[in-house]
Amino acid sequence: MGGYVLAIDQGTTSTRAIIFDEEMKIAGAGQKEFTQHYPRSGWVEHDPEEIWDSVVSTIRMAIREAKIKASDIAALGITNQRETVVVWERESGKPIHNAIVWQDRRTASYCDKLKKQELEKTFTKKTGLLLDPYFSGTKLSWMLANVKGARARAAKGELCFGTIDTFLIWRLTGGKSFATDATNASRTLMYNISENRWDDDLLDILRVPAAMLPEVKDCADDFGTTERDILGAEIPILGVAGDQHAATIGQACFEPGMMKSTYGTGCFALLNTGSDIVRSKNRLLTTIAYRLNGETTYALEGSIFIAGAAVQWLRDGLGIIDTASRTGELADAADPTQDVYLVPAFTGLGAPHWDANARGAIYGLTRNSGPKEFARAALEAVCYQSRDLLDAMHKDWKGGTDNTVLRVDGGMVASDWTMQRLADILDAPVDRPAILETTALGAAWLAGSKAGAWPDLAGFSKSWKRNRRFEPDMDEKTRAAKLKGWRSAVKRTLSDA
Ligand SMILES: Nc1ncnc2c1ncn2[C@@H]1O[C@H](COP(=O)(O)OP(=O)(O)O)[C@@H](O)[C@H]1O
Ligand SMILES: O=P(O)(O)OC[C@H](O)CO
Repeated sequence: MGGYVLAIDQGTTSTRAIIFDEEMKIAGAGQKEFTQHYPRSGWVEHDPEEIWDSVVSTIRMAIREAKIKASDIAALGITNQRETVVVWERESGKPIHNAIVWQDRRTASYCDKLKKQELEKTFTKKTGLLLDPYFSGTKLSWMLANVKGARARAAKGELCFGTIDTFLIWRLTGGKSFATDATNASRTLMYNISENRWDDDLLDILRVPAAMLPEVKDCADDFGTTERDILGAEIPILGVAGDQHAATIGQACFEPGMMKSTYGTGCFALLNTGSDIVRSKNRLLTTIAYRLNGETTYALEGSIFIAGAAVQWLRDGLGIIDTASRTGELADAADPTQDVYLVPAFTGLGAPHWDANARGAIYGLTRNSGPKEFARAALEAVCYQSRDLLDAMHKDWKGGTDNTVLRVDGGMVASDWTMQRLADILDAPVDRPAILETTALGAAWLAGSKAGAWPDLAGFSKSWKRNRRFEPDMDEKTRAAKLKGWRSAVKRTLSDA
C-alpha cells in the first residue's frame, strides 16, 4: 500500500475528489457539478443518487489523473456540505425522498411555531444553534411528516437519517458502517454539544426517533472500509468533518483566536475558541470546530448564505457575465461616484440577522447604473457581510481577536479584487494560502494522520504556507461612509422593516 490519501469534498454545487501524495501535494483530482432542484420558491433539493454517482466518478477521475491504483491509497477522508438531510431505507439503501439542502427554507413557519412556544433558548443552550430552517432537525421532521408512513417506519428502525457524510459512509462501506462525526452532528439541532450526545429532549420536540440516528465519532476515527467492488480496493475511511470544519483544519487554525473564512456558494467564518463554549450575544453560532482523541475544540461561527452564489446569479440569472472570473475586472471599472448596494437575501439573511423571510434587494440605482456597478455591488456585499460577522465576533469573544489575520479560501478567493476590498472593508489583513483546496486538505489530514502516513497536528500546522497577504488600503472616511450605506440598505431589507 502507498502513502496516498484520498479526500472527497462533497459540496453544494459540485463534488470533488482529490488525491494527495505523501508530501501533501495534489497528485490528481476530479470534479463534477450536479443538478440543483428548486421544486417551489425557497425549496432546494439534491438527488442523493446523483450525488453518489458523482462521488464514484470523481474518485475514478482522480485515480486516473494521479496514475495510481486504488490499492495505493492509504486512507480516505470525507468532507461535505453540512446540514443537508438524507433519509434512506436500512434494508435497500434507497433514499425515501430527495435530499433537503441546507439552503431550503420550507420549515420557516415550523421554526416560527417552535419560537412562539419559547423553545429557542432550549435549542440554543443544548446545540449552540438557533431556530432557523438552515439546520437539519426541522428538515428531518418535515420529511417524517410528509413522506407517507415515514415516521412509523423510522420508529421501527427501518429508516436511517444522515447528513451527506453518513450517507456516503453507508454507501461506500456497503451498509456496514452507520456513522457521522461530531462536527456534522453539531449542525443537526439534535446534538448536545457540551454533553456530546444526541439529546432526547430535542428529539422529542422534533418527533425524531433515536433509532434512525447514526453513531457519532471523533473526526479522525475508524469509519469502516470501502467495499472492494466500488473502487477496486478496500480503503479505510479514517477522517470525516463538515466542510467548514475541514477548512478550519486545512487552514491550521488550531489555536484559540485563529480564524478562517471560506467563500464558496455561501460564506462561513469560524473562530477557534479552544475548549471554551462561548455563548454569543450577537446571534452567532456556537459549534464544534473538531473533536480529536475525544477532546472537543469549539468555535464561534458566522454563516452567510449567499457569497459566490451572487456571482452565479450575475452569470446565470442576469446574464451580465459569462464566467465568474470576469466580475473582478468589471467591479474595478465601476463608477466610483455611484453607491449601489446589493443585499443578497435570496434565501433570507443568516448571521447576525437570521431573517428567514427577508428577500434580496438593490439600492442606489441611477440611469447610469449597469453591469459594472452590479458586479461591484455583488462582490462588496460579501465583504460587508464578512465585516458584520467579524464585528459580532469581536464583541462576543474576549480572547483577543483585535490582531487577528483572516485566513481565506473557497472559489471566490481567486479574485484579487474581492480579497483587496475585503481587507479594506475589514480594516484587517487577509491571508490567502498556497493550497486553495483547504477543505479537502483538512479531510485528507484527518485521514492521513490517523493512518500514520502524514504529520501530527504540530507538524501539519507548520506546513501551512501563504500565497499572498492583502493589507487594508482604504481611508477611514471612505470605509465608514460605505459601511453606513450598507447598514442602511440591510435595515430596509429586513422583513419587519
Ligand atoms: N474569480 C472569481 N470571482 C468571483 N467569484 C468566483 C470566482 N471564481 C469562482 N467564484 C465563485 O465561487 C463559487 C464556487 O466556489 P466553491 O468553493 O467551488 O463553492 P462550493 O464548494 O460552495 O460549491 C461560485 O459561486 C463562483 O461564482
Ligand atoms: O458547499 P459549501 O462549500 O457552500 O458549504 C455549505 C455549508 O457547509 C453549509 O452549511
